[in-house]
Amino acid sequence: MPESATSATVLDALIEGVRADLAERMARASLAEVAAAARDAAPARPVLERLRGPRLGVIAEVKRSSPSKGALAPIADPAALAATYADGGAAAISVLTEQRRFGGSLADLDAVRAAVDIPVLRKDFMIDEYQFHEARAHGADLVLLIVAALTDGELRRFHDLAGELGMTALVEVHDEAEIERALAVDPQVLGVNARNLKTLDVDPDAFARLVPALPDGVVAVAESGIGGLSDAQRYAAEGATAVLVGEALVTTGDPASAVAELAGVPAPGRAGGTR
Ligand SMILES: O=P(O)(O)OC[C@@H](O)[C@@H](O)c1c[nH]c2ccccc12
Repeated sequence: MPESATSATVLDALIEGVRADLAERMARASLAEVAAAARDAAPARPVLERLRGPRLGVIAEVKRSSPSKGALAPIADPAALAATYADGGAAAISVLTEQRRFGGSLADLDAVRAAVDIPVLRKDFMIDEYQFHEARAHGADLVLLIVAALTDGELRRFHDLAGELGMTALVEVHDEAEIERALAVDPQVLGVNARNLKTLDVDPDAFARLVPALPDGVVAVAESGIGGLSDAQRYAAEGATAVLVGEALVTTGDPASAVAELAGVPAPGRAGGTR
């Protein structure tokens, strides 16, 4: 929008790569073929009841690398890592499928979905209808909608499409203006990313600042930069229903225990919220 129209951001560069990779996949399989595969896929798993509860929902991420940190972990067997997360009590698994900067793939999504029975998030930069059918065809139960990467019209259209395909949308915001735009689609799951995807700067206070603007009953997810128990406890106290954690889990030697520790944090919910 105005900002990206005048100077290219990190997010713009990421999306350019995503578009190029998408064009290659589109040349291999038509939208009609991918949509048919989505219709044939096993139904999406319910998400909301997994994330809500008296304790913090942990969305544990399979993440090999990132633009901000570079290589994090090789993760030769994403299915085994996901199963370990599930054993630790994860509420859901996030699989980064972006290839160029995050080292992920749709094959990772397939492998993880087959290895666990909790819901799986396709974490990518979703910018085209094709990717939603593709996500469902590869088993995604949840998809990410990054408000900063979408126009209001796209956000509406993609949020509807995710729902039509039986998937839940995690609508991601970073600031007040984005929350306003997100609320227009009446999201059930709202993520506050502490990281600004345009600059990659992390603002650990973003969640606390935005919490008062979140509607009652929404599943509020705190995302990025959660290093361990004390960060998770702080977000829970501020009103988070769930946390999304990547780096801290892929770099620890004992991911099951790390998930279990976070999943044990009481989540009283937002003050005045109706959970
Ligand atoms: O590795 P971290 O700091 O725990 O962050 C995980 C997750 O929040 C992060 O991967 C993320 C949040 N939103 C995104 C959008 C695109 C790519 C990645 C992300």
